[in-house]
Amino acid sequence: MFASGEDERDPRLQAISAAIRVVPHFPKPGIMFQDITTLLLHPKAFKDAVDIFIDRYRDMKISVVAGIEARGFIFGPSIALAIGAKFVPLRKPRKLPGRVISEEYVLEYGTDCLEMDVEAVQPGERAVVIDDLVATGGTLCAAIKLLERVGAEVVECACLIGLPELKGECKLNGKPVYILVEPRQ
Ligand SMILES: O=P(O)(O)OC[C@H]1O[C@H](OP(=O)(O)OP(=O)(O)O)[C@H](O)[C@@H]1O
Ligand SMILES: Nc1ncnc2[nH]cnc12
Repeated sequence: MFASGEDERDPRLQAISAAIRVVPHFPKPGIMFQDITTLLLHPKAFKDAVDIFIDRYRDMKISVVAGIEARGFIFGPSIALAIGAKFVPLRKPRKLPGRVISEEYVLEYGTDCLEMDVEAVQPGERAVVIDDLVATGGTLCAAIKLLERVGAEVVECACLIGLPELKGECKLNGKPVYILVEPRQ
């Protein structure tokens, strides 16, 4: 679901959207790259984005905020600290030193993989997955599977940007995806 659908008048969303740079043909021809690094240069818009997520999740009994490497690491820890949850990094292969579980997922070309420390999350914990952007949803699906394999309940996924590839479905593996803004062209 889109945050903008809940309150069209929320002026914070417009400023957040405006602060995200769109870079045509990066990293390859035809891709309109949504660059959240420019949002980070605007402390008010950056904080507003984090605050919207904090307000949404603070009373949902969430004990795990799982952030997806790399850009989920930018937003996840602040949200986790504010709501009193732990932050669990979901990393690309061979980065975590402990015992891990892995989930492969399909990209436009080839595959990639996410890993999670098996001891980071306990059965029954309530989790939110954070990333900057959802396109095909493959990355978020892998994250949901990792958390469910250790017995966590994934309450929702949250992203700043949702690409039209989602086709308005806004659900992944039956889980809702909360999205702040649509991409600018
Ligand atoms: O919905 P999907 O089609 O799975 O795509 C979304 C993912 O793509 C981007 O990460 P990327 O794989 O480029 O990795 P990076 O953040 O490490 O550059 C983005 O940050 C998401 O994690
Ligand atoms: N258009 C896009 N911009 C930024 N990150 C992405 N990941 C997948 N598609 C993307």
